[in-house]
Amino acid sequence: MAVSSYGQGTTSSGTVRILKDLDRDIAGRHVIVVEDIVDSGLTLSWLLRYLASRKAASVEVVTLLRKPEAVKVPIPVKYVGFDIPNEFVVGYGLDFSERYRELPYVGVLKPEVYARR
Ligand SMILES: O=P(O)(O)OC[C@H]1O[C@H](OP(=O)(O)OP(=O)(O)O)[C@H](O)[C@@H]1O
Ligand SMILES: Nc1nc2[nH]cnc2c(=O)[nH]1
Repeated sequence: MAVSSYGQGTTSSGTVRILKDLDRDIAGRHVIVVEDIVDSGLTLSWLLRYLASRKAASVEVVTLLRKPEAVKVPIPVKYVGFDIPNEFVVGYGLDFSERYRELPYVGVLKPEVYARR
């Protein structure tokens, strides 16, 4: 699946949009969600409910990055690569308004960059 709630900003809109839905039936299947980052938890809280409504037998989450200080909805994450401070990060696939995804490292976006927008 592909979902989005950040769009062009650095805070979640709180509304999750499905950009690409599941293309197979997950009823009775064990599902692992592979995330790049868990921030507020709003995306995953929505997604876990969605996958449950599709009758997954079980759902586990693995994420590269997690921000413990940013959590609004606690999510059970089975595997975490790194817990990081509450700053907006880019690179290694993570974008800011479709920029910086290609950076070969994870970096902190300076507040003056998003203040300019
Ligand atoms: O825990 P949360 O606060 O919900 O944030 C985590 C979500 O944010 C990112 O997606 P994003 O909505 O940024 O996707 P996009 O860059 O395609 O808009 C990331 O891939 C997670 O799914
Ligand atoms: N690029 C990026 N996307 C996010 N989505 C939720 N948190 C973040 C973050 O820190 N950086």
